[in-house]
Amino acid sequence: MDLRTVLVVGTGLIGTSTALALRKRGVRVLLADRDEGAVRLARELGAGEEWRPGTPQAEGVDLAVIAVPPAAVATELHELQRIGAARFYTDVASVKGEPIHRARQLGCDLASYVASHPLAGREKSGPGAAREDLFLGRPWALCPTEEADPEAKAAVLRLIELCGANAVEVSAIDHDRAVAVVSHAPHVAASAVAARLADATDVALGLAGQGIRDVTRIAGSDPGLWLGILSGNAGPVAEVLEAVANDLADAASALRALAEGDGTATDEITQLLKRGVAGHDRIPGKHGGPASAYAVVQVVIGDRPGQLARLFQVCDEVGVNVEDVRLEHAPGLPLGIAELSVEPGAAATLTEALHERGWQVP
Ligand SMILES: NC(=O)C1=CN([C@@H]2O[C@H](COP(=O)(O)OP(=O)(O)OC[C@H]3O[C@@H](n4cnc5c(N)ncnc54)[C@H](O)[C@@H]3O)[C@@H](O)[C@H]2O)C=CC1
Ligand SMILES: O=C(O)C(=O)Cc1ccc(O)cc1
Repeated sequence: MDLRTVLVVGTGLIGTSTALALRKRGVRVLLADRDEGAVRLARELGAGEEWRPGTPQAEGVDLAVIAVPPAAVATELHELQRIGAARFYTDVASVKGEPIHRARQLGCDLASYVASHPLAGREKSGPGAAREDLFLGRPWALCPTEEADPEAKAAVLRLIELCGANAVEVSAIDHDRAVAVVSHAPHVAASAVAARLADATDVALGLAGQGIRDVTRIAGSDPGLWLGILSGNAGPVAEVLEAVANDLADAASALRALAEGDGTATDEITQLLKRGVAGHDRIPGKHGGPASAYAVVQVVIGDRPGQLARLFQVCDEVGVNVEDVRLEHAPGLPLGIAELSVEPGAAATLTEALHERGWQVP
């Protein structure tokens, strides 16, 4: 199914990122948001042209992508279908059961609508945070109901393909249980850890390293949006959090016992840490392949212009493809560590080439 014209309703982070990805693939994109400033900025970023409903410009829309907060999806879908804004419809909300249920209650046409959800995002909101490559290699769930027209599903699959993401078909109920484990409960856990920092001392904050940044990054997200996401998936998220809370309570009791001289309590803590390693190792790699598929080569880099470019030049010279790159800054020092993920067979070649050229590879 070809997508020639797509309407994006809600030009925030996800709507504008989708629009930018589609524009790059030559799709005509129309933009709408109840906030005029958000549409203007998206348009200035090259995401498309402002939608003018009821004019010839707004005719022939193949797909409308509804990228508004979860609680607004069904009413938006209902209104768009009422005016016949597009041939097919999807949304990108982080929860799926509740919007589909409300759409059914409102009497929306479920044949032309296939709900979806890209599993990619950022802790920032609004069009200014949008990235055209946000969805590259990421999973994008689609949850067709039994009423869904196969052509509507084909349109959403094409959208996912054009955005460079990997389609994963799943029922809405399974989707919501899954994202409770991999996205929603972790978000609350990150907020709980980050909340400890609100009254931490300056000494403690001065000692903050990469670990606390990794664990709390998503806690910087918009609380209003997240209240909507968590409310829309409250039961499954509560279930996961209860299990996490049990583990944390057990770890705290064991540590308390240890502090009071009971050496046997170390077993319980070791068990939790080992279960954590096992869980972490199951997270798939960048393209959804097996976890830890790449070897990581660490390189010390000076905080000077051009260092990364020189490093990539070496990779190019020895024909090693960099699958991922991560930078760690040494607090207070003019250097950092670049972690290059490469095919395991290429790690030794790259390490040797870097050594030969004087790079520090710890
Ligand atoms: N933030 C993230 O990382 C991800 C978010 N999502 C989902 O994408 C959707 C949008 O989230 P973001 O882009 O992050 O939020 P955002 O806050 O950046 O953008 C939302 C936009 O929707 C507009 N809006 C709100 N109600 C509206 C309505 N009734 N009609 C038209 N426009 C309306 C707002 O003015 C705003 O511009 C949400 O459903 C969210 O669950 C999905 C994947 C990742
Ligand atoms: O910031 C990140 O890394 C995220 O994973 C963000 C995110 C937030 C909400 C979603 O529904 C999906 C992804």
